[in-house]
Amino acid sequence: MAAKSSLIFVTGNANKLKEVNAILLTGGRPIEIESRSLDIPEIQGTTQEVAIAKCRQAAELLGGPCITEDTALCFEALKGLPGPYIKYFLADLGHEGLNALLVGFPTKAAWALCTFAYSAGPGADPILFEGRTDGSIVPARGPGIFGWDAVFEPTGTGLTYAEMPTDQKNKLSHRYKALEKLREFLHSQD
Ligand SMILES: O=c1nc[nH]c2c1ncn2[C@H]1C[C@H](O)[C@@H](COP(=O)(O)OP(=O)(O)OP(=O)(O)O)O1
Ligand SMILES: [Mg+2]
Repeated sequence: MAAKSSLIFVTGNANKLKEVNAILLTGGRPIEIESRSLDIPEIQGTTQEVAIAKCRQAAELLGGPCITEDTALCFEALKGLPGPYIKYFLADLGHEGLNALLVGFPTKAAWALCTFAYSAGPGADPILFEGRTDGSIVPARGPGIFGWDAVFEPTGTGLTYAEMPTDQKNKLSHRYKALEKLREFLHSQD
């Protein structure tokens, strides 16, 4: 029997962790992870640069292999911004403010981008796994439990992430798509 990997997911976000567990524990070959909440400063840069720097630091702090995840919400009218800075935009502007940013622009199109990074340990170059779900920014609908879920409506669903049952979001989300790639990679390492 293959040794059970105790891969550590470094995140301070309990909602992310819940979704990651739900997604990785389903499917033919479930993957178990442990979590660790570490306060890792996030640099400025592209989503890829932010993701790589964060994972590198996490691996140094842990002294071993780990995964980290960065989520960006990108507005087409704003050429991809707020992108990796969505956390600060959401905290200061709220759902209404995110909608207000797009007043006067012809398109409310947006995409959610999830970037998992895997590091084999301190000093190793992190490997990235990206997932993207397209949609649009709408006035908030549904419970305001997780971040910007209430203002993001994936294309063709008629529902915001917040209005969807968990398992519907977890089958089409940016996070799901990135995790499918990470899952494949981890199994190839077995
Ligand atoms: O599926 C999602 N649905 C709605 N909102 C979401 C989602 N996923 C992340 N979010 C929010 C959390 C944070 O406001 C920002 C990403 O920032 P991000 O740095 O990646 O997350 P974080 O700092 O909360 O946790 P971590 O410790 O893993 O960096 O978007
Ligand atoms: Mg963060």
